[in-house]
Amino acid sequence: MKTIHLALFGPGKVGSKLLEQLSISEEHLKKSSGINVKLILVADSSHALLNPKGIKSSWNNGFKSGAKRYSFNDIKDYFRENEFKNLVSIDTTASEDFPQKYIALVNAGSHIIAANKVANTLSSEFYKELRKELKRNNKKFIYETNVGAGLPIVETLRNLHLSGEKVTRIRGVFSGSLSYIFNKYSEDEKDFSEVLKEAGILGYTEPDARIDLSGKDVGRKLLILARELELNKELTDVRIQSLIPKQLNGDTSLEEFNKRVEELDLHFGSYKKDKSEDEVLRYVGELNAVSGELEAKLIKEPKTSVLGQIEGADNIFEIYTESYKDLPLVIRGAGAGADVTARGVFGDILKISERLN
Ligand SMILES: NC(=O)C1=CN([C@@H]2O[C@H](COP(=O)(O)OP(=O)(O)OC[C@H]3O[C@@H](n4cnc5c(N)ncnc54)[C@H](OP(=O)(O)O)[C@@H]3O)[C@@H](O)[C@H]2O)C=CC1
Ligand SMILES: N[C@@H](CC=O)C(=O)O
Repeated sequence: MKTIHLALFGPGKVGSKLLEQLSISEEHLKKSSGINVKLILVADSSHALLNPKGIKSSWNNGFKSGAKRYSFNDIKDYFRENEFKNLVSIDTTASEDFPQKYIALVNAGSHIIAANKVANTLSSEFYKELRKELKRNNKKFIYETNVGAGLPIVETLRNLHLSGEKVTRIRGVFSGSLSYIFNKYSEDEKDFSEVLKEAGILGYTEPDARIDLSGKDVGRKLLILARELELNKELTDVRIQSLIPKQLNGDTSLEEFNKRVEELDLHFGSYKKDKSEDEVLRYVGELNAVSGELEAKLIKEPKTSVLGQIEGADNIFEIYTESYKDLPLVIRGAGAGADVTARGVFGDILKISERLN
C-alpha cells in the first residue's frame, strides 16, 4: 500500500468538496489502486488543523475551534520535522500571495497540485524559477484544473506539443461562469445581477466575480495554454475586453462592488439589445500560436453555431493543429463548479500517486 500525505490549503467550495470526495472513495482507492490517502493538514488563510497521524473526515466539524492560528514558517517546520513521504500540497485557494510560497513548499519536500491559476500567470521569471526548483528537488507540479476545470485540456495540449504536433490555434469558451451567465441571460427575462448571483451560488464564479467579468480569468487561461506551448508571454500580452463598467472598476472594493452589483443591469442590457433573436452572447478566448496573439472578448454567435450551442456552464475548446487542420479537435463539457473541479484535482492526485513509490 502506497501512502500519500496530503496538505490542503483552501477548504472553500472546491477544497471541501475534494475532501468529501476523498473521504467517500477512501476504501475504493485502497482496493483498486493500492493508495492510502492521509490528510495531514487543512489550512485556510488564518487557521490550520495539523495531525501527522491523519485528520478525520469529519475535519470541518468545528474547524475554526479545533484549528490553530498559524504562520507559513509553522507549516515549513511541520513538513521538515515529520519528513512526510510522498507529501503533496494542494492549493484550492484563490490567493494571489500563497502561490509565491510554492518554491518554499517544494524546498520543504512537497509536490504541488493547484486549482489556483495564479502561479502559472505570474512573471515568466517566477514561472521558470519554480520549474527549476521542482526539477532540482525532483518534485511534481500538476494543475489540470487551471483550464477547463475537470476537462482534460492542459495534458492534452502538452502531449500534442511534446509529441511534435504543431498546434496552430485554440479558440473557444474558456469561462464556465460567463458561459452560464450568457446562456441564462440570453434566454431568461432575469436581470443580469440576478444571474450573476446565481452563478456565484452554484460555485461557477471566482470568489471575486470581477476576476471573471473583467476577462482576467480567461486571460489567465490563455496565458497558461500559451506557456504550455512554450510561447514566452506575460499576462499583459493578452488583449482582454473587460465587461465591467468604469464606475465599478479600479479602486472599488469587493464589498462595495457586491453592494452595487445592480448597476451592471443597465450596462449588460445594452449588450443584450444589440443582438438578434437568433444570436447568443459568447465570451471567447483565442490563441493564435503562429502570430503569438492572445485575445479574450465578447462576441455575438448564431445560436446554431458550435459555440452558440453550448449549454449551462459548458466550456468548449477547439484545438487546431497540423493533423487537426480543418476540423479541430474539440473538447466540451462543464467548465466550472465545485464537483467537477474537485474531481479534476482528485485526478491530479492519482496522476502524482502513480509516479511515486
Ligand atoms: N469554481 C470553479 O469552478 C473552479 C475554481 N478553480 C479555482 O479553485 C480555487 C478555489 O475556488 P473556490 O473554492 O471557489 O474558492 P473559495 O473562496 O470558496 O475558497 C477559497 C478558500 O481558500 C482559503 N484561503 C484564502 N487564502 C488562503 C491562504 N493564503 N492560505 C490558505 N487558505 C487560503 C479561503 O479561506 P478564508 O476563508 O480564510 O479566506 C477559502 O477556504 C480558485 O483559485 C479558483 O480559481 C479552478 C477551476 C474551476
Ligand atoms: N471562474 C472560473 C472557474 C474555473 O476556472 C470560470 O468561470 O470558468
